[in-house]
Amino acid sequence: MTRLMTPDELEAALRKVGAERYHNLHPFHHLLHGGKLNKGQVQAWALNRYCYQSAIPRKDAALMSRCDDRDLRREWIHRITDHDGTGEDPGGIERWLVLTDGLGLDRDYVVSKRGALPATKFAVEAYVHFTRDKPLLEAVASSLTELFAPGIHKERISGMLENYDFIDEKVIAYFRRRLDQAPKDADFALDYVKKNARTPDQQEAVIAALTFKTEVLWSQLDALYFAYVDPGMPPPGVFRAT
Ligand SMILES: O=C(O)c1cc(C(=O)O)c2c(n1)C(=O)C(=O)c1cc(C(=O)O)[nH]c1-2
Repeated sequence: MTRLMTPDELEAALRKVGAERYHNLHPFHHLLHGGKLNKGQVQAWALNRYCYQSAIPRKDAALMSRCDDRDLRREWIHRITDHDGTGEDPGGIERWLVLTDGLGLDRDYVVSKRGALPATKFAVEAYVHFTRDKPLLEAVASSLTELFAPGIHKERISGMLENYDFIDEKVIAYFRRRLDQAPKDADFALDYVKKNARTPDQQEAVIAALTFKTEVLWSQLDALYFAYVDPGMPPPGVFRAT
């Protein structure tokens, strides 16, 4: 039987998952941030990533629907409005559409997801189902990839601004905003997991949940790489650069 870790040992084990498996390590991201993709390939990335963005409020609503703890719901609910917007704030999904507009993609086409890769849709829905079906603690733990997101967002902002003439501040506003939002969310979720994973089985399960989530992210980039970089085999009916 595995032994119970201290909360700090658990944090270290979770951070190790990120260090070894987070999608900042994926070759597609190296190409994206290094200015090695053409505009059509960046468009393909952005319209596929729209599927992920637009599913986040659904996965957070699925998580909250199973949450009996009012304090946790009070803390979690802003994740939905961060993406959907509220009042004057248009929200993250709108900011993502400013990015796809800036890349010259038709909004209705992006929102319809008609051009997205099948693997993107499967991976994204697997994340929604995971938060709907797994124990709440594991659903919370699956959000912990956000611990590692600020690093990749900084790399993306500077890499894309520097390397692509079709990217400017307006277009990458989504990522600047996430630099403020993600660390607060990730710190809260990490604290929650450290406090609530109190048995070896629960600790193993939260590590597995984070590993699962890294796979959700990684498989989306594998699919993009296969379809649009090498060997360049887009499945029938998906987006093709004109
Ligand atoms: O650009 C990225 O690499 C990246 C990664 C992740 C992530 O690690 O799941 C998120 C985001 N961005 C993001 O913008 C975002 O809003 C977000 C929400 C979540 C989540 O699991 O609740 N992850 C992420």
